[in-house]
Amino acid sequence: MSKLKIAVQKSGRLHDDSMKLLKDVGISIDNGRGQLKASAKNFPIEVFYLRNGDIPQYLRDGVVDAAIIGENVLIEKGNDISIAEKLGFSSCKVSIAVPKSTKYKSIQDLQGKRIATSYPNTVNRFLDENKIDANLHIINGSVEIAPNIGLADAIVDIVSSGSTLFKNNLKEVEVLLHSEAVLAVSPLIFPKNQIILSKLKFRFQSVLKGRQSKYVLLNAPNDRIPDIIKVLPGMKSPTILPLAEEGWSSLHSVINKNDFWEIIDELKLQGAQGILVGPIENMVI
Ligand SMILES: Nc1ncnc2c1ncn2[C@@H]1O[C@H](COP(=O)(O)OP(=O)(O)OP(=O)(O)O)[C@@H](O)[C@H]1O
Ligand SMILES: O=P(O)(O)OC[C@H]1O[C@H](OP(=O)(O)OP(=O)(O)O)[C@H](O)[C@@H]1O
Ligand SMILES: [Mg+2]
Repeated sequence: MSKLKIAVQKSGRLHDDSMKLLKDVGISIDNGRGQLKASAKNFPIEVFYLRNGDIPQYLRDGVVDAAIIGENVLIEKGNDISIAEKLGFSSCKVSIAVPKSTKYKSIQDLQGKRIATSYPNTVNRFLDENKIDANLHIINGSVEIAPNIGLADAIVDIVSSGSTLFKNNLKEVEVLLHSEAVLAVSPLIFPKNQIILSKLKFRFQSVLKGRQSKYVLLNAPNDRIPDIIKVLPGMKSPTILPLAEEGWSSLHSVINKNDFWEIIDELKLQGAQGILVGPIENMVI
């Protein structure tokens, strides 16, 4: 039987969340980091553990059919490779930073400057778009150190919390792109494996929607229901069931986890009682 070959980062920032996503969609993989590849017991998939930076080439060559990879790496090395789904973890930016002491007004200030980065294609594209001529120093790691050791006037690297910039006395001055983990697809994927990929994508979507949502249950006097419904959107509309106590009902609904506290406050104001909130494992719409 045909198996979908999917690349996952061997070790590093994407590894654990990628494996967790596969586990959360019910795929149990035989094992671990020590080996180059592993099969799933209950889904036609073979996982290849690879370096994030090498994955675009494997996709392009059709060595793997799909991959979980940082979008920033695709933009840098795999602009030709398509994204099937954004996966909602490992969010970060790729930004330009300069020493705090630098008086930076605009991109023009980078004219003729030395920029250290691990993302030369991304930087060159940005510089070309802005008609800036600068000298790139390509280094593979610890890029933030470059200005402090006199190697560069500016850097382009990943920024998430900003603490690495802070520790190195740098400030972010331009954001080149926003990134998150994505499911990328090889241009050479076979139609048979495309079907498996669609099934995987469907499972990812239902888990990701579930992660974004919460299940809410509450009790309310019947005369408060019209106002409470206005607060609770639900997937279609809230489910309403009568309670044993006359004149009371129970309402069930799904809310976006980002709106959670505002909605709870509003529900209390509208007379809701005994509010229970729970996680959702999967959401199939
Ligand atoms: N601080 C961060 N916060 C959030 N996401 C990040 C952060 N740093 C990196 N990432 C994301 O995780 C991906 C993997 O980063 P990581 O540092 O583990 O690997 P790498 O050294 O770039 O790759 P390789 O696997 O080739 O060694 C990055 O491409 C980026 O998308
Ligand atoms: O804004 P922050 O939250 O500080 O994150 C940004 C840092 O995280 C990444 O490095 P990582 O820790 O992955 O080390 P690496 O350079 O060895 O990949 C990235 O290269 C930045 O240096
Ligand atoms: Mg890193």
